Amino acid sequence: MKTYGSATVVNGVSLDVLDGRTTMLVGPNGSGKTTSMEILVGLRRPTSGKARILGEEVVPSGKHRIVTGVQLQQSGLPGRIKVKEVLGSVASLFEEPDDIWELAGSLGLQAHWNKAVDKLSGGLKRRVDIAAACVGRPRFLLLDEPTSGVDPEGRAELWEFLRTRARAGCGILASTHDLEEAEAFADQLYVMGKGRILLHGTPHEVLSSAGGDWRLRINDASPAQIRVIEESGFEHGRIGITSLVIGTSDGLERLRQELVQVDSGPEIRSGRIRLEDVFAVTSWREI
Ligand SMILES: Nc1ncnc2c1ncn2[C@@H]1O[C@H](COP(=O)(O)OP(=O)(O)OP(=O)(O)O)[C@@H](O)[C@H]1O
Repeated sequence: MKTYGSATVVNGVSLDVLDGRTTMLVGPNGSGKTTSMEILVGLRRPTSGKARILGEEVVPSGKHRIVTGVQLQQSGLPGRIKVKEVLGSVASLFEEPDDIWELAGSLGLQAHWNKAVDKLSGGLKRRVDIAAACVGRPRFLLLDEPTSGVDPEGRAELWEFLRTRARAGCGILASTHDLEEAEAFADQLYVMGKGRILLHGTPHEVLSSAGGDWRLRINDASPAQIRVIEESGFEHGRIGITSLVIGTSDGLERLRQELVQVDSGPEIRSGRIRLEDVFAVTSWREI
């Protein structure tokens, strides 16, 4: 648990990060992702409770730091240091560092080897932070929004790089706001809300928790359509002016036809259930 004054910002959070797996933490702004991850690696003290890495309790400046690679949301690198100097100086801290030139190659940084960090784009800076976190061949990698500021193509490359490290035995815990990448690249997911873990499992398990594999989204449904939805027996709720209905593809196709008959105006989108729908279901079930 972590409290600031009378505010409890993390409560009863237990995160298991498995060797060889990519574990992702998703949730709205302020849900406690960064706080939980920083407690896990000893950067913040919990008000109560304990964090362990490889069975050892995490204490500030403890032994866990040798096996842990960390990339934080705010890069702490001085702007005028060059990429090669960042990686070289981190490498000098370890007995058997990774090959930093190869690492730079895997992360698309060789072309920027001699550039100062403050001359790099936001996405490239993020890659330098990730490379620095990987130099010590960590057993455990903690990444706070590793793909923020990275373009879509770069995101996929970055996740492939990280998944390769995971396959080599590293345990990875990463937070993200990109629900598509969480669905696509996570081996297991934790969904956080208001400082608690709301859901946990493989992306498939988390998606299944919404109660159906298909969804309808109706933009600004008319009162007559809302009555049809309410009488349909399907789980449903509202997100702003959008009505969301969860069910099976056959059942929701029948409902879609009924809704069009009642009123052909409002736009209806149907498709496979996505994490954004699970978020919505979770929030209305909580109320
Ligand atoms: N030093 C602090 N003092 C007081 N409150 C804090 C402090 N650090 C974080 N908080 C509060 O703790 C809550 C959780 O913040 P946290 O940064 O862990 O959320 P998050 O899920 O990582 O958010 P984001 O997605 O925006 O990064 C927020 O309400 C935040 O305002």
